[in-house]
Amino acid sequence: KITDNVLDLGCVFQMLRDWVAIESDSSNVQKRPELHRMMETVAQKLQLMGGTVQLVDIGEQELPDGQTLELPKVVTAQFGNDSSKHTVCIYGHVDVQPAKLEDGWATDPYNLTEINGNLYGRGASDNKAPVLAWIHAVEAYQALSMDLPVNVKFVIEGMEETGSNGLDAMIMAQRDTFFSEVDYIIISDCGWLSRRPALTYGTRGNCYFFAEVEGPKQDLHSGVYGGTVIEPMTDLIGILDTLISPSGKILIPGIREAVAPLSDEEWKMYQDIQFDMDNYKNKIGVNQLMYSNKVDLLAHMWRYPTVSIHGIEGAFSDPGTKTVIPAKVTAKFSIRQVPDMDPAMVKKQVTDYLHSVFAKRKSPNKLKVTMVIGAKPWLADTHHPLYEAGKVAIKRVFNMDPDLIREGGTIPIARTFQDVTGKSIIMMPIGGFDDGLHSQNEKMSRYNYIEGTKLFIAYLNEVSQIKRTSV
Ligand SMILES: CC(C)C[C@H](N)C(=O)NCC(=O)O
Repeated sequence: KITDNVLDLGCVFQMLRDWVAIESDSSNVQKRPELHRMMETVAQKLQLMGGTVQLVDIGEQELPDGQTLELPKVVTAQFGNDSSKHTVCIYGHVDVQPAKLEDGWATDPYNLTEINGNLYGRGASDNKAPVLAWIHAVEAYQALSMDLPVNVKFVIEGMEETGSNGLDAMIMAQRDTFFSEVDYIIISDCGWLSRRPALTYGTRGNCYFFAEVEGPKQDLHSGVYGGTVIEPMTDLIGILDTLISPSGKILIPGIREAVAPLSDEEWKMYQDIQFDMDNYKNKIGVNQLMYSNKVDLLAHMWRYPTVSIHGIEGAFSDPGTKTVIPAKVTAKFSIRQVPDMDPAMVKKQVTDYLHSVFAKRKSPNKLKVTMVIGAKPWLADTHHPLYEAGKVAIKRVFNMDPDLIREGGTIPIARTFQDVTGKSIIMMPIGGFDDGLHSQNEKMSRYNYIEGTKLFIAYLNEVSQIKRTSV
């Protein structure tokens, strides 16, 4: 039985507070110094614990305006080097999505605040607390003067939220060195489906697009010029409206045809999962969903593609009534993709389609379509001993069987880990179903943070029991 006593709870919460206080937003180039500070903080912590730590330089990022910017270094660490033991590699990230109080947060997003057992702050669940929980799991063995049952490696990055730039190349470069003795890769960058713990065996990929429409050389007064110019925003809204129908059908030719059909076994698995649709509706504050039965809803959450429109750069969005015709507007939208879709093919399908739709408008404006992220989906074999070990550890800590679930979001590097290293991966989430990732009031509950840490302690032990032949 793992009790709270094996964890220094004061330190556990203070560390999360310190990490959340660092505004490590990877999508905002102005925040890059904070991101560098975050990576150094992680490295220092692992070094203080006695790990063999490296801050790996992964080069520069090219920005849309052609300038370059140093990428945050990747932290690698190793605890234990006993060839008679398995070696696990824990992957996580410590960059976050943007957050501002004025977006509608009830508390300062970078000041971890506890309310009713929940710890609110940007990155609390995605992915700072889970990374810390793994660190605390190693610390617990150290505090008890117990040898780690497996060798533990860490790969912690700072660009996950924007597509893990530079990490693919680093994994390829270190395939025969850092990764050569790794047996299994563990990722805890996702959440449960309900209050029941879960093991995740699939993620969707993500193709992220910019569609820019450029017209007049500068913004214009809509009273003085309106009615005489063909407005870029009207063109853009027109073409965006052709991506997906109101009932959720993707209208881009070729996309739906590429999706692997849902098997009877999958249908049965989804049918057996306990999932309360009313609770889901309440959680997100809607009274109607796209699908009214559970299997359709889960399937469209996890294993069918979808299009989301995120925003329009250059559009007037402040409070007030500015009467402007924007000269250049750039839509940001993404397509979550699934097996057997291929990002390179999606890029061509979307680009060709938008240009053909735009051509029909006979507009003199210029359209430019670029795909800025092309992350592949990932799928695991739930019969692998890693999953069996996961079920045992969950039973031990939570005294219940886990849900076996997929994830609608994307962990860009999962597929690269699998393809390049050839190692098996498990996703073992500890985030709650209602943590509000990427949204206002993101949180991690005390319960999930602490019991999740206990789960990781137990899981390391279970993995050590896996027979040598299973890779
Ligand atoms: C729930 C996701 C898998 C969490 C992950 N950290 C993430 O946000 N990835 C980027 C994405 O847009 O899905």
